[in-house]
Amino acid sequence: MTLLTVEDVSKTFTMHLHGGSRLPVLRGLSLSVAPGECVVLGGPSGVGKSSILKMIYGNYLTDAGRISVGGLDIATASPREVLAARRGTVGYVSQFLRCVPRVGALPVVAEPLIERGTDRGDAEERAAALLRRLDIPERLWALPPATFSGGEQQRVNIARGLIAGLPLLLLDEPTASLDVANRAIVVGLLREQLAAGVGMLAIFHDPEVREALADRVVDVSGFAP
Ligand SMILES: Nc1ncnc2c1ncn2[C@@H]1O[C@H](COP(=O)(O)OP(=O)(O)OP(=O)(O)O)[C@@H](O)[C@H]1O
Repeated sequence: MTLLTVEDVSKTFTMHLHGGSRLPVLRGLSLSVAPGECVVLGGPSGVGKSSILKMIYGNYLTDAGRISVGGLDIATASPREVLAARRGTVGYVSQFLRCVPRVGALPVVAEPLIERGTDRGDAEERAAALLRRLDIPERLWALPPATFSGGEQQRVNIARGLIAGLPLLLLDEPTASLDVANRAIVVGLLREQLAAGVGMLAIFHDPEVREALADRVVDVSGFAP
């Protein structure tokens, strides 16, 4: 069984503010991710790695092809179906944390669980356990993450991405701002998720993180137009 199947996907950006000029980025992209598998997207800067994650998460449209996430074709799904896939199947840890201003780190991390119907007390307990595991000092938990250091924000973002226990995770450089100790914590956490059957499609520039987690690397330059 595959969790994620990308078949023959193409993407061209059209710059409406620049006379409609067109920037072809990907052609004929195909890949798949099975449960418990970590597939890493490789290739030089600008080749389209982040754009692939954004298409799978439904943030960017695709021009052609199919993207099956747990059986749903994201490329043709309605916005409502995309939101349902995000609630039940696919999580996304972007490079930078974007969240509601003035909400503390603990409720920010607990929110995805509360949205899925978990009661606030239980959700905040799970959030606390994750924040502790990720070494975010307890004195920060009530504070909004906007003022946190880059590495602290990144760990809050990871906690928020992992808390719901979704079967498929899209990871865009989740360890880029972390020191060695925190990187090791995150790698340990992701390994546990893989062992529990979570599938991952990831961008890891750090060769040690790749070595520790990747089952396969897909070179995206093979799909340049
Ligand atoms: N929303 C957008 N509008 C226009 N062009 C875009 C958009 N998003 C990405 N691009 C362009 O698509 C190309 C691929 O970008 P993308 O961020 O996917 O590359 P990447 O492989 O992830 O790069 P990096 O490793 O530097 O993060 C780039 O040339 C970028 O300028």
